Amino acid sequence: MVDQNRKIGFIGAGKMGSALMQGIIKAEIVKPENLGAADVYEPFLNDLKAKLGINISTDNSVIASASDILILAVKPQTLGSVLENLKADITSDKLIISIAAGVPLSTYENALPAGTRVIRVMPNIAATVSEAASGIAPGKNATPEDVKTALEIFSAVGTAVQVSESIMDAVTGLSGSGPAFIFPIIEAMADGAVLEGMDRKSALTLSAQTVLGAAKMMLETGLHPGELKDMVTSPAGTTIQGVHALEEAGVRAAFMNAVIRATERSRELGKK
Ligand SMILES: NC(=O)C1=CN([C@@H]2O[C@H](COP(=O)(O)OP(=O)(O)OC[C@H]3O[C@@H](n4cnc5c(N)ncnc54)[C@H](O)[C@@H]3O)[C@@H](O)[C@H]2O)C=CC1
Ligand SMILES: O=C(O)[C@@H]1CCC=N1
Repeated sequence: MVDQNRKIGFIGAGKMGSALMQGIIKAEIVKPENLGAADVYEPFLNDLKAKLGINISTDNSVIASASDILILAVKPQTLGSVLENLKADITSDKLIISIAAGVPLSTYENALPAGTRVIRVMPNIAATVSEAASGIAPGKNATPEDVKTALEIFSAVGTAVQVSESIMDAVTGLSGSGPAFIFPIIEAMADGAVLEGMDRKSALTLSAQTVLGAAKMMLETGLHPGELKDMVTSPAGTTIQGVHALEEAGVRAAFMNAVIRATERSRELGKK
């Protein structure tokens, strides 16, 4: 485990920063007094302090200088100015982890003092409920111990895998953005049942549990999704009618394209 006395700081306490902080506290990776957050928007910080009991500041330098592990959770478009202002607070004894979509490791390594240890991570919003899927790519100065630390932090809030940096945009398109591809599907399946007369609350509960159960079954059995689909589709039964409707609508191509388009956008963000 990460030494509980190490201090973790966040720059950016928005949707993803706060999701990770909740997951980190829930998993007891560090005690609340060893977790800090900086943001330009004070109400977010006050909410987090009230909810999690962490340290807060509207001054990035205060959190950066107090942290052993600094997690950058600001938008890629804001990152340039944040790095410029943080330069003076970054020393080689700190590990910098960035979750910004698209931004390559070289951007941090060039902007921060020579030798800065950087790891690029792409988590997802399910960190809030300790079910994130994260890809981790270490920079040139990160040590094996740093990789272990990052894997420990992000495994504690879900599942984390080490990947090469060249695949990080695809991680962003698949698991980083992926929850937003699945939520509308859960809603749409529930809509189908509502159209057939089911109450909305039951429809959403059954729909979400169906997605959770299908994912869990695949992860726990290790079976191929095609084989699992075959277990549900009785000959001349109900399911194959639904599968046919999805194939007619080109759902597989639509999902492939969603991942490809999100991946392309991640690449584009990295060039800015
Ligand atoms: N939302 C998501 O599901 C995921 C987001 N990410 C990445 O996480 C990062 C943050 O995204 P979100 O949390 O969605 O955005 P957000 O807009 O909710 O959060 C960004 C936060 O940064 C703060 N901020 C802006 N300028 C600042 C500055 N100069 N210093 C300190 N804080 C500043 C904002 O007030 C805001 O609270 C992005 O780089 C994104 O690519 C990665 C994985 C998933
Ligand atoms: O939409 C975005 O750019 C961020 C990165 C992955 C998920 N949300």
